[in-house]
Amino acid sequence: MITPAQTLTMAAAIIMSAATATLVWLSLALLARIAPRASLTMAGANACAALSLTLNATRGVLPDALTCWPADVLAVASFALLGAAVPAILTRHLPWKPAAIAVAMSGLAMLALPYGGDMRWQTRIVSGMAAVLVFVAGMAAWRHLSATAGRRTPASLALPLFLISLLMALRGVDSFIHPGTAPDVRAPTALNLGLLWLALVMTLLLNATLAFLVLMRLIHRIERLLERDPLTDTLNRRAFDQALEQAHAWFRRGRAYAVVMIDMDRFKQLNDTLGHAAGDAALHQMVRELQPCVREVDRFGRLGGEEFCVLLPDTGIAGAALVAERMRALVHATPLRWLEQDWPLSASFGIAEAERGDASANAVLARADAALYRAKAQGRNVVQA
Ligand SMILES: Nc1nc2c(ncn2[C@@H]2O[C@H](COP(=O)(O)OP(=O)(O)OP(=O)(O)O)[C@@H](O)[C@H]2O)c(=O)[nH]1
Repeated sequence: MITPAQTLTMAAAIIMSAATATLVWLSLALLARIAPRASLTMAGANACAALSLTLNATRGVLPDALTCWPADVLAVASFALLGAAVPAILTRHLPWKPAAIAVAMSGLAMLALPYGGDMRWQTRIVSGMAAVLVFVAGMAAWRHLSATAGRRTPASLALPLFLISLLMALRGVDSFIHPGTAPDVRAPTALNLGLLWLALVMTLLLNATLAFLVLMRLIHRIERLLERDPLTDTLNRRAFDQALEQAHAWFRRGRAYAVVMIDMDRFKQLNDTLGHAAGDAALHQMVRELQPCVREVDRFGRLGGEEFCVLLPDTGIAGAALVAERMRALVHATPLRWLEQDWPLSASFGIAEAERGDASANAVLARADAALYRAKAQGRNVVQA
């Protein structure tokens, strides 16, 4: 026998969970400044959920005008904010317009419905909207996670969102199958208690999923910071050496690779004449120009100063020569525009491929370095093998 105290206790547990989640997301946004917009949106989603359920539980105690319609609108707002928070975490774009439209549309639709007695149409609108909003968020997460193919962030992380979308859709369908069940969170029925348990699990699952996505985003950012050169956003020396070692391990299993070593010409002169900031701008410009020459599988790294290296997997010396020549022509074609004056740029290139007998990638790098030295000796702005 289910008692009213049981359902009220369950409702209180959900309200407390959502309220606690609100505080946690607020702290993340305002104190820790972690994914602030997405965290604020999640705080809003939880606050709306907590408020909606509180109003629902006070039906009859407070006037209907203060409980029924606002409670339903807040429920939709909670799912709309959740749906907006997912892309905000993954892509930093907060799609607030669709969320606002969804809330406004359901609010208006429910305003046209009578409140009192049978309120199953309101349930259908809230559940249907929630199912659609969470499904769209799930699809956004699935697509983004599949495209970025993160090792630690598999696309399956979007599954809880699909599950919750399905549950919300089923809740709407259920109102057609069981036409006698009026939606009252305090109703002491087994079905209602079951729904409340489901709502509690849903609250915890959704917050855990979103928190995990935020965590993954942070880890991804830290990993990027650890492996990138801050000025040019190419791989730093350590990360590039790791990539080289891996390429050499593959070479032992039969996969070729080549390297292109790049060194800007007369860079000291540029620095001394136009200043360090101009030197930085030249490095930046060169990398930006050369990026389109490399494939997604290639690795572009900064070895130090004005010296860079590109690792070309599955490429021999002829392929490396083609890439290097294209790069040389590109750098030479565009001067640095600095304080209304043009400064001619060029770079020298040394290329080498992995050969049998190379004990490590360092041997390949040493040959490319020797070739680069010859390119400089030849007068610069040339490719040497
Ligand atoms: N602006 C800027 N300069 C840097 C950076 N790293 C190293 N340098 C400078 O790059 C210059 C490299 O000078 P050199 O090694 O003599 O080479 P170069 O002048 O290009 O001469 P060649 O290579 O023989 O053509 C030095 O003056 C360094 O201080 C950087 O991140 N930014």
